[in-house]
Amino acid sequence: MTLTEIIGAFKTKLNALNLLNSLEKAADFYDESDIDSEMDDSGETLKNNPYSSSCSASANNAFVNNASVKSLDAENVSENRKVPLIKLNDVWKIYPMGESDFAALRGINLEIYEGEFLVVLGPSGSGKSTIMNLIGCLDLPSKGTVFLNSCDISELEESELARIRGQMIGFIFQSFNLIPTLNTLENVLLPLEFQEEDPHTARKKAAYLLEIVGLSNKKHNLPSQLSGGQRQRVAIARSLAVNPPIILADEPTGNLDSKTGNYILEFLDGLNKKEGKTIIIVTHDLELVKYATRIVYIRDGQIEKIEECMRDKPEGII
Ligand SMILES: Nc1ncnc2c1ncn2[C@@H]1O[C@H](COP(=O)(O)OP(=O)(O)OP(=O)(O)O)[C@@H](O)[C@H]1O
Repeated sequence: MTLTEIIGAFKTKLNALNLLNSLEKAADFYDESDIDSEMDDSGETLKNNPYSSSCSASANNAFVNNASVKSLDAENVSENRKVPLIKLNDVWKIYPMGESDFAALRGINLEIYEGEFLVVLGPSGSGKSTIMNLIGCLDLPSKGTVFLNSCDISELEESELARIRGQMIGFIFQSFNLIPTLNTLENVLLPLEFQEEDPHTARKKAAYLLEIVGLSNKKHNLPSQLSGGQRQRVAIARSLAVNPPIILADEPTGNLDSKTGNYILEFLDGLNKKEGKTIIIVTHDLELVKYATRIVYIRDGQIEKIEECMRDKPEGII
């Protein structure tokens, strides 16, 4: 992803009312031995949630009311179950290869709905990165149509597509894609600055997200001064800063040890179950299917089969 694309993705509008109050609970997923933040057992330091519409100077009033957020989500989810967030309609991706062309995707039909935890599973070369770029509206199909929130993305100007994509999708990559010259806090601040968020509030929000991912004491470190797991946690905090309904992750645990990888997956699972976020993971790793509500098996550029899973539905989905 280029810097321009990252910046485009960050130009988005924040809906503070919808944001992440249950993320405090995600901190519970964290193995105590890994905690880098100054968070105490009671989670006291997480109580100043700057995303909360009811946030005030008083820590006692700082949380969004859990019940009201859940009912809001439930309403949206049941409405949006009728219309896919993302739809791929007979999508082909054909790369020119000298005299002959190579079809990396061949007639993909896929609808992705709000609240799903979708795992796209396939072996090397099956077309996973190609489909991820199309699902994330980072690339256009050679044939067929990709709809984002019912908009045919090929009909949008690049700037308009970047704006809508930025509102809708948070990206997490195997290689983290942090900006190397910015420190941890600045990387998370970036999307908030592009929204022209008040600098004081933006810093509070970035600090809050870093606290949630357990990196309060690494605010001033450059990405090169972080471990792989810590970089991925910064990338997650950054992807959440704009509160997108969809998180799209490409092999998010590929460069991590299994313990850190499990933490990242539990965190994404929490976002899905507690926040109703739509999670899409593209991977070759069979281990990840245990989190899925639906598995899309891809091979040689085609969908081999789609499996519904008997996992608990996200809270709020009826
Ligand atoms: N720019 C390109 N030009 C030509 N062929 C390409 C191009 N990009 C990808 N391909 C081919 O398309 C097919 C699918 O590639 P893709 O990167 O989507 O696979 P993948 O499933 O993500 O693989 P991996 O897990 O190894 O990353 C492969 O055969 C690849 O060689």
